[in-house]
Amino acid sequence: MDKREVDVAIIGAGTAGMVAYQRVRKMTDRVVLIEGAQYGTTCARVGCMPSKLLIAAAEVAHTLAEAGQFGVRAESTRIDGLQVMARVRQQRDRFVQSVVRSIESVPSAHRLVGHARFIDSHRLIVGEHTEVRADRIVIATGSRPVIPGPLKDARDRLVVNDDVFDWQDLPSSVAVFGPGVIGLELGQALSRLGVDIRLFGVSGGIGSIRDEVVRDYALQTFQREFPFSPRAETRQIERTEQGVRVVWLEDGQQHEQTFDCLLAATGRKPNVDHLDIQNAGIELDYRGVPLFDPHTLRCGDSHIFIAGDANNHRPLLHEAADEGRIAGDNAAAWPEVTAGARKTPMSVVFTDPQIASVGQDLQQLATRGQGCVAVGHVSFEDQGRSKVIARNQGLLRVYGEHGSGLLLGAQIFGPAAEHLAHLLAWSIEKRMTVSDMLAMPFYHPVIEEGLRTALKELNNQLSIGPVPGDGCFDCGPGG
Ligand SMILES: Cc1cc2nc3c(=O)[nH]c(=O)nc-3n(C[C@H](O)[C@H](O)[C@H](O)COP(=O)(O)OP(=O)(O)OC[C@H]3O[C@@H](n4cnc5c(N)ncnc54)[C@H](O)[C@@H]3O)c2cc1C
Ligand SMILES: NC(=O)c1ccc[n+]([C@@H]2O[C@H](COP(=O)([O-])OP(=O)(O)OC[C@H]3O[C@@H](n4cnc5c(N)ncnc54)[C@H](O)[C@@H]3O)[C@@H](O)[C@H]2O)c1
Repeated sequence: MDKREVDVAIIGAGTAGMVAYQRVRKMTDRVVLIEGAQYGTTCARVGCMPSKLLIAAAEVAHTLAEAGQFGVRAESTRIDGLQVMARVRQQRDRFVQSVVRSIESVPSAHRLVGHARFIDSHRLIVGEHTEVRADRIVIATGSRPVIPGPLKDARDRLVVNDDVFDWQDLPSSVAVFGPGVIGLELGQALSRLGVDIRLFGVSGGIGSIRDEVVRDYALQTFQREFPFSPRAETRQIERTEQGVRVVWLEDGQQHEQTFDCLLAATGRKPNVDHLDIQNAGIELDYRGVPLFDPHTLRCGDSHIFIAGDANNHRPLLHEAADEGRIAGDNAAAWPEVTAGARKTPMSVVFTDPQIASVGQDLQQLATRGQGCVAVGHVSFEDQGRSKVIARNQGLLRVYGEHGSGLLLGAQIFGPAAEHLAHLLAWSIEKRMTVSDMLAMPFYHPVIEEGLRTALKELNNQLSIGPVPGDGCFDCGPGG
């Protein structure tokens, strides 16, 4: 068994681990970055990038399918599943290669390949070939899909997101379990690419939407587009000669349908269960995830830090990078540990319409804001620019604080939500009041004018702005 002694060991060469490495490297050369599987990151291999590539193809198909309303005839559209998947894989491989190239620029003395697990709070066994003794350790091991037991009855026809992006061709039908972020993005994309899907949920929740008004609107919108059973009671899942037979109860009636395969998109869990984490001498929560401070990423008062999906705090790419930076800085500067700045929470789901959440949600505000909250809203159904481009579905709700007039959060289901979410998050970050935001320039005709309508209503609810009239002369038509 080889032996290594380092100042800092980082477990996991994903986004959080790579950023942590860069930060530690500035302070010490005695660092090792350990990877147990493949270089390339979840984001590039099986996450953000390949999912967006599939969605991009679906958007083109949808645009063509909807072209008739503009008087543009595109009836002879044919979706070539082989080519759709070939582009997804090729572009995905390019993203992976670019990540692998940056990893390969890390000196080989700083890289170690093999699954790491704790022997004690300072020692790791890597791949059964090397024992690493580290003064400080960063856990950045990511997450993996959770598959509820009954779904496993689909046997060889059970797939997760990782498998989808290796498909050679599109299947003809897929039962998508889990109307969370992954299920919605992939389910809608497959449906738009001509795959016969049904999306199954259990609790009526959808995506990351916490605002009930927005959730109900989104649910109805998606249900108009593809079969969606948000509260299905699954009775049986069976591998048959034809594929996977799903029997479920919904609205008191039993239904059944056979699909080519079953996609489990039922949540993800942190990769901390194969680490012998019980040997690390840190306190764990009831799920076995280390307790940690989200500002320092430090586990208790130990020399161990945890960043990215592994801590399950904000399992998103930009958060993994931020957390890698904070954990890396603290592991490098140990025993000096400082709180890193956490940014305004923001998430975007790349469905159509898109879903975005910014800042605090209504439940958090009810607890922390003690009722000092007002809500403004806009429907995109009559919004000028959205109507021009025939994307006039959706709802935006903004939350502000009585007294201070500060913008606190927002939930969006609508066109260009990815862009509106950034404007809103940046405004919250800069502690802008709703009045400050309304003093910003707004072009015409743009979707941001819809945001202005919601902000005006919010200002009025906060008893700051004038009551918005029916017609707004300075807005232009549909503003
Ligand atoms: C389908 C899908 C779509 C997504 N889309 C988006 C999106 O659009 N936008 C967004 O912000 N986020 C998105 N995400 C989430 C985003 O991909 C993750 O939040 C992010 O990649 C997490 O990075 P990480 O560094 O924590 O983990 P990872 O990149 O998974 O890195 C963890 C690494 O640790 C290694 N490892 C694990 N255990 C060990 C061990 N014991 N020893 C050694 N190495 C180990 C793993 O092999 C892996 O390489 C998506 C996720 C999925 C699945
Ligand atoms: N655009 C993005 O930023 C993006 C895209 C994809 C994934 N992600 C990240 O990946 C994480 C994981 O995504 P996810 O969609 O797997 O998890 P999720 O937690 O968002 O959704 C899981 C869904 O599965 C449902 N579910 C659980 N058990 C079920 C069952 N037996 N039958 C039917 N439904 C069931 C849950 O009620 C929930 O709606 C997200 O939280 C997000 O952080 C982000």
